[in-house]
Amino acid sequence: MTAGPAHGSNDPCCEDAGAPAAPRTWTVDEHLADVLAAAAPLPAVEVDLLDALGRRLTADVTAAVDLPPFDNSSMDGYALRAADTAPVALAVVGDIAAGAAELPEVGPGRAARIMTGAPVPPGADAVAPVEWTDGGSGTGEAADAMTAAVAGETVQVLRPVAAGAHIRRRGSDITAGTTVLTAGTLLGPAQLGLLAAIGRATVAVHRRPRVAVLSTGSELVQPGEPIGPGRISDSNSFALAAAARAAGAEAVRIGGVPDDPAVLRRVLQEQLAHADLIVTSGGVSVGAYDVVKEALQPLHGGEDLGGVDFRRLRMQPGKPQGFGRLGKDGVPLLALPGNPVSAYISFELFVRPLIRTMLGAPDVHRPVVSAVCTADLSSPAGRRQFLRGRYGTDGTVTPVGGASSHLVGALAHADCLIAVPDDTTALPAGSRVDVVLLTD
Ligand SMILES: Nc1nc2c(c(=O)[nH]1)N[C@H]1C(S)=C(S)[C@@H](COP(=O)(O)OP(=O)(O)OC[C@H]3O[C@@H](n4cnc5c(N)ncnc54)[C@H](O)[C@@H]3O)O[C@H]1N2
Ligand code: MOO
Repeated sequence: MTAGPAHGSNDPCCEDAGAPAAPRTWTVDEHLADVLAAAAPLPAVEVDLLDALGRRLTADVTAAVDLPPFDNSSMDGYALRAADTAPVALAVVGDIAAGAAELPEVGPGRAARIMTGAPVPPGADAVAPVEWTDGGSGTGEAADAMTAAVAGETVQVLRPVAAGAHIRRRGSDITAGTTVLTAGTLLGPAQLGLLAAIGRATVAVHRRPRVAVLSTGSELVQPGEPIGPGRISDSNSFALAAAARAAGAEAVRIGGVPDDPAVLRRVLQEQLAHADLIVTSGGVSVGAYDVVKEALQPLHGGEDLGGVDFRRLRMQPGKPQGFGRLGKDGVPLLALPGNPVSAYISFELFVRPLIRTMLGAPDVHRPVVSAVCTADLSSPAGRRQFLRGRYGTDGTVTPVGGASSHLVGALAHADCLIAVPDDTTALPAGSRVDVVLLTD
């Protein structure tokens, strides 16, 4: 993708088409604040450890056991009394594998073969690695590995061994009763390993939000179906459901709800039974068949689902937006514009932070970095523009494609958004810009 000379706003679809009076508009930040005011972390659910990957603890976790749970050897070798070494020949009184429950007593002048992780037997206070011994070969030469056990063998210990050497003490890692992970901790592989190590089979994390993603529009066909005249493939429901899952939610995709308010209201009623969040795309502008707007305004029959506020935001793309709470439980609904880039950017800016709030994440927003833009930019006055870009490791950012909100090809090659401030209309190449990084 090439950047082109001047990236920016001259997309007719995004211009105000001569609105008679100036209706109220909202900034990105005002809208985001209203959306987030509707969000709280979801309650705890106890899940199997692997299902907790990438989720956050709802409560502190306390270890019920010591780790290690018993004194054990860190080497394959011989458990012995440090006072007996060395060089010395010791009588081998037994063989202790990891997992052994019955342990031989190691008296003076004696040793027991011991494997890494096996319990240190009574009487022993140190372990000589096999390489420090002749391994019971009788040659008096240092062994390089353990050989098969020989009953009644003698082992030659070739060098002194300090008391405590090669013994991992009970509780030296974790002591029973201590808090090992605190509420809010993000569970990655190491944390899940720790939970397993202390014997936890399940753990309490925030329930994943169940997000219903609906695309509206009688022009939509599902991918794989023939695309007839005037029809287009439904891409939003896939991009938005995927984005919801990537954010940590469970997403149900309902593709291609027709421009019929009664049908949409029925679908919404069904989804309200189990959704924590509903996201629609399309049907929020000022056209004759803007079905989301129609269905969610109380005048259009059926039971009133609840209040949705349709707004114009001072941003591009993503100007028309709806937000409200539906049903008796006040399930949040975000009605995103239909243009695919508008829908996706709206998801990133408003829906993703809401999902992450429900997941108990402290960092609900994408990281924003400062970068030097490699191209001239233009932007509409009074609207924050989000151009698609590629962020370079050298601290630069390069626009990808133009500003129009139908450019899904360019979107798929972008890894960031270039945020042009509300009141900036032109920026020469070399200017510093804020860049929202989209990569997980
Ligand atoms: N007279 C005006 N017209 C428009 C204005 C305006 O202010 N005055 N705003 C424009 C802006 S900005 C946007 S954004 C769109 C938003 O319109 P809707 O949310 O009602 O979306 P639709 O009309 O349903 O669709 C717009 C566009 O996107 C395509 N689309 C819709 N859904 C999907 C989907 N699931 N997958 C792929 N593509 C989809 C649809 O076919 C249209 O091309 O309104 C402008 N108009
Ligand atoms: O600018 Mo529209 O807002 O294409 O999303």
